[in-house]
Amino acid sequence: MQFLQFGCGNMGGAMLAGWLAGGFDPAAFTVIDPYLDTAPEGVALLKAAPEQGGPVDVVLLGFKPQQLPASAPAIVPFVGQNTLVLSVLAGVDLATLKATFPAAGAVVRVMPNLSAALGKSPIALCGDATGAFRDTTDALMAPLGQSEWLDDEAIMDLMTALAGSGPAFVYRFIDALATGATALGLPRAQADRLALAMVEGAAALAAASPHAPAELARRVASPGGTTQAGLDVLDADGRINALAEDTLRAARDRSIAMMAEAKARAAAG
Ligand SMILES: NC(=O)C1=CN([C@@H]2O[C@H](COP(=O)(O)OP(=O)(O)OC[C@H]3O[C@@H](n4cnc5c(N)ncnc54)[C@H](OP(=O)(O)O)[C@@H]3O)[C@@H](O)[C@H]2O)C=CC1
Ligand SMILES: O=C(O)[C@@H]1CCC=N1
Repeated sequence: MQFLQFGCGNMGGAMLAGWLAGGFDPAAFTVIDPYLDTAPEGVALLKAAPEQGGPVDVVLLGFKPQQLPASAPAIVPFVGQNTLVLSVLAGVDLATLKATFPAAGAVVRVMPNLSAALGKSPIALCGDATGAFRDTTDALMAPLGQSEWLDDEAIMDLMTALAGSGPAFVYRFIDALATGATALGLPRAQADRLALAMVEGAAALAAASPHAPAELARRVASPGGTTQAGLDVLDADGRINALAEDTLRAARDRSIAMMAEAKARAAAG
């Protein structure tokens, strides 16, 4: 497999780490990234796309959505009828990607998160990959986490909010717990350590448990005890649910707006 990865920052770097940890041959990968000074051992690194060369097996678009129009001309020569184009660009729809790479054998939008580095990412997939292209996509996603194909591309905006942006919302909550504990008297470093350890254990337990998180919360809470006192604050006026829904709505709606922006950029040439 000949794999060209354009952009190896936060997200692209996490995916590459996941592939290498999953046993993919580093020699299959060529990373193109103007910012990067080093690549993992065995992975070829270039500052810009090669000036010579023809279609490869897989192209990963791993740069920022706004960078697509400027980046595309150098990528087009590497895309042919046997090329699978994978895009992690938030808010860039299949129509825009297909118009940008009309020769592509298949185009798949991929929405992972940084946990891909550990093989723990939820991954939303949508696109026109069938047969060998679909098999290749599934094989590439397997070491990165748990992938799900979407029938309806419109769901991708919500998946971007939940799967892609989601870790930031959880990190903010961990930070808020530590900040709260600090305000109530714990030294900051200790509050950070304990909040993180608590969330790591709680998530691992929930993942291993047959019970849903709502039931697990109920099991932690003794009637009239400390947990219930805290849950009553989170639940007052439904605020924790409203906060989560509003947060996801804002992220989803930004993805929708970014899609319009990407279309406008593409139309402007
Ligand atoms: N960060 C995340 O958690 C997630 C990100 N995404 C998506 O992943 C994409 C990348 O995000 P992220 O990794 O955070 O961004 P980063 O800025 O960390 O990484 C992008 C990298 O691509 C490089 N680059 C820019 N243009 C090109 C080009 N033409 N060819 C090769 N490399 C190029 C950039 O270099 P330079 O800085 O010099 O421009 C940069 O190093 C975005 O489209 C985002 O929507 C999706 C899910 C989660
Ligand atoms: O914030 C963003 O736009 C990207 C997409 C999902 C996570 N990061």
